[in-house]
Amino acid sequence: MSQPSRAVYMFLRLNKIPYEDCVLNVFEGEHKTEEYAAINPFQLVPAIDDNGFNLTESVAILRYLCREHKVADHWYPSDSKAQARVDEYLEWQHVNTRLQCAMFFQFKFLRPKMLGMPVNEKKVAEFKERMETVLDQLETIWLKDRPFIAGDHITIADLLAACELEQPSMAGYDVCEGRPNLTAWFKRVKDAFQPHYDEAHMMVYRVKDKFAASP
Ligand SMILES: N[C@@H](CCC(=O)N[C@@H](CS)C(=O)NCC(=O)O)C(=O)O
Repeated sequence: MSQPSRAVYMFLRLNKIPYEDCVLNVFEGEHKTEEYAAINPFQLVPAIDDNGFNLTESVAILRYLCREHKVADHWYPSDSKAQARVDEYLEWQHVNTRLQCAMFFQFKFLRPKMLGMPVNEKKVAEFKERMETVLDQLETIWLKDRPFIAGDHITIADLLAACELEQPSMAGYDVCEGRPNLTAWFKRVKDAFQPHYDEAHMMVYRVKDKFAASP
């Protein structure tokens, strides 16, 4: 269910980086234990423990994995300007793709459906508008004239973006509708990560179908 965790998971799988799973049920509070706080003091997922080197934050983790392992250069290019393009999105996404999609999902789905809180229609409308601004910026700026967010090749920016953009689908919102550049890009990214993409998103697809059947 965690979008940054899915990004790290798929990156490890696709690049055949050896790892050992440690699945936490956030809804059961399994990330609130002292044992986990020793790995991630913020008590959020994901986090990695690489032979005693603990690291949090999906962006930092993905960059670290690119440096530490022999992955193809396109994921996080060594060329300064190409790398800066990736970083440009990674900085931008925190308060845009990440924040706005996650908040829409929270108010439209997570709070009422999973936490039993009353629907706050004002907040849902507010975050929907903010999210749509971000989606339009992805469509008309980031993906205006390039197949991937940072240029001609797929990078960790695309991976993180795709995972965040899956979240609103669980709340019945199709981010691709009316956005042809985003639609074509989404397909390219999913195809690049198969079969791991569908496997990592199994729960997302299940929730999406359930919500569509009974919104
Ligand atoms: N900026 C962090 C975000 C981490 C984060 O917010 N994780 C969420 C799941 S997507 C979490 O652990 N939530 C549990 C909680 O808030 O208690 C990253 O990219 O790794």
